[in-house]
Amino acid sequence: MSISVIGAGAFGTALAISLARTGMAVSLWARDPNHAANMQNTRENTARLPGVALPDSITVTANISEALADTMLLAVPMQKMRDLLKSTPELNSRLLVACCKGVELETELGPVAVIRDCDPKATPAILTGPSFAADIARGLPTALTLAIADDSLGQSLQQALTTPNLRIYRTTDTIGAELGGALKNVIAIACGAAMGAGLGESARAALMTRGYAEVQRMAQALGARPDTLAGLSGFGDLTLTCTSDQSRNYRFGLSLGRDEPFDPQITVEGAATARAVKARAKHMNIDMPITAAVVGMIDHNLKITQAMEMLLSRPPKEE
Ligand SMILES: NC(=O)C1=CN([C@@H]2O[C@H](COP(=O)(O)OP(=O)(O)OC[C@H]3O[C@@H](n4cnc5c(N)ncnc54)[C@H](O)[C@@H]3O)[C@@H](O)[C@H]2O)C=CC1
Ligand SMILES: O=C(CO)COP(=O)(O)O
Repeated sequence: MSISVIGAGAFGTALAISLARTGMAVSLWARDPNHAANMQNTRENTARLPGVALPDSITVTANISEALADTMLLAVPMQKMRDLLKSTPELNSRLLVACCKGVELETELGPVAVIRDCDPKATPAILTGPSFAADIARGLPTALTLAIADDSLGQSLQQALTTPNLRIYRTTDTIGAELGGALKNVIAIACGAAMGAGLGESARAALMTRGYAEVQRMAQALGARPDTLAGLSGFGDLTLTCTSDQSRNYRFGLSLGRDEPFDPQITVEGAATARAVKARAKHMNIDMPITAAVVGMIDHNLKITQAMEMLLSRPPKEE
């Protein structure tokens, strides 16, 4: 099986490094020719993963025809995925593995559904779960979920992606995997805001737990399996992202809670996803008060203290 990586940001670079460690020759495609040339020459992604050397078996290129493989890992932000697929017809009809976490704003679809929508002949999959790019790149122990409908193809891909430090679990539940990974980012923003405003660890635990209840309500209504949501791609990634300031979503939340500016160039998937999920929840009549509060903070200048007051004053419920 030949595998290439599309998108030379933090995660794409980390995945290419991980694959190279299996002994595979890997192409890493960057759309910006200067970025590609710089990485190819310096053997480093100085912008996103400074200090981590690219193994010799990685070729970085901006020429898509040099990066084509049976299997393509798509490591671009969720809101750019459709643009990538539409502008790169060379990717058509392949095994396309989404390596992003989010829900598309315009369509309210997750990454697997967007691949299906753009390219009905592609075989879509998703690689997701708790992992920081820097940890994978440094070879620290990590476990991810690979979701793909065809389980025998899943077994081959699982083997190809596994390294001594990267353990891959497999599922056929693409809906659960893509929604768990997308929705946890929204909850991480809420947790960061609570911590940034000094509301305390107990408030964060409440937001994580009730946030997980929201994830389950939405994802199960869309056909996700509960065991997937309880696994790496759901509960696992929620835990990591809501508790680590390595997470950009959490840090974005911290800045909201502290009333500080945040660099708009940094990829924060949970912001657009919160808007998309709030809209979808409304269409489906699903109660998602924490997601609504995050949209309030991002779009309507709601303060986390006000959001918390609203959450606390809701009518009493059974758990
Ligand atoms: N950084 C991390 O620790 C992890 C990130 N992810 C996910 O990976 C996805 C990408 O995130 P990062 O790599 O961290 O972001 P990043 O901001 O470091 O890199 C994104 C890359 O996508 C490229 N890109 C943007 N639009 C494009 C287009 N239309 N065509 C081709 N390339 C395009 C950009 O040039 C950039 O190199 C996100 O969905 C994120 O949630 C998942 C796990 C870990
Ligand atoms: O998805 C991630 C961890 O699993 C990375 O989180 P951020 O996108 O918030 O940095």
